[in-house]
Amino acid sequence: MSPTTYASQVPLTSAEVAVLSKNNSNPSETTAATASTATQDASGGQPAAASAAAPELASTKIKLLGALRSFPDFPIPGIQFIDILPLFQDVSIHLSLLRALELQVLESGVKPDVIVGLDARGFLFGPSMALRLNAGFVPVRKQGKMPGPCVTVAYEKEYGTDYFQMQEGAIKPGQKVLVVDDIIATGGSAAAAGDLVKKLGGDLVGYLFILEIPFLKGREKLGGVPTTTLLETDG
Ligand SMILES: O=P(O)(O)OC[C@H]1O[C@H](OP(=O)(O)OP(=O)(O)O)[C@H](O)[C@@H]1O
Ligand SMILES: Nc1ncnc2[nH]cnc12
Repeated sequence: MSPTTYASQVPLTSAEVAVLSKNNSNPSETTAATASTATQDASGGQPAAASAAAPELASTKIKLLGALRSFPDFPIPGIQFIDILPLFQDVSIHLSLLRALELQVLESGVKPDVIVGLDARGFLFGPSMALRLNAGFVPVRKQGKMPGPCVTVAYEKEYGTDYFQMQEGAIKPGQKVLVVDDIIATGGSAAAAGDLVKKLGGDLVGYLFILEIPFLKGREKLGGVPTTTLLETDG
């Protein structure tokens, strides 16, 4: 099975082609695409105000899109799997990613006390973001990975059922929590993480993702909590 990259011209899915043409063909269109992926409510409405960081974010998004790869039929037939791991292979792209995520949070005006990252790809950038934002980092893990008393929820995701856990006491009641992950597909994982945060008494102030797959309508599961995505597939 050979991967396609978003930087190459062949052979991408129609959704990928739409993203690429929206972001690479015309810088002004890129800015429009950026606005459409800023902080939105669960219905996907437009952001309240134009972002001062929009030009920096727009060029960074083109760079990030060029590094993504897509694999058909992984991990099961019918899933078009988008591989974000190349974002971390190159120092410059990795730094750009962290800066873009930091900007998204700063632009939102929210100052989280805790970043919660989801097992496993939320662990790749959650702790780095936490340091930049002077916040703590707390993991949500798949069941059975952490010692001591834990709270547990079952959830459905794009390709199966799973269980998430957080350690009791990992979040103090009233702490402002931002949940981060690489991808929102059906939204099942993110919604489950939000449920755990609330079970521990945290104040769930937002969700932040690197990439959204909009046709799966994951936002609709997030109960109106402010949700920001850096990139999106079109479709
Ligand atoms: O919106 P959803 O449909 O819930 O899908 C998104 C989740 O699926 C992937 O994780 P996965 O469960 O594959 O775990 P991994 O990071 O360990 O591969 C991804 O990293 C998100 O956490
Ligand atoms: N299509 C997809 N690609 C990568 N990670 C995912 N997690 C859920 N759906 C995914």
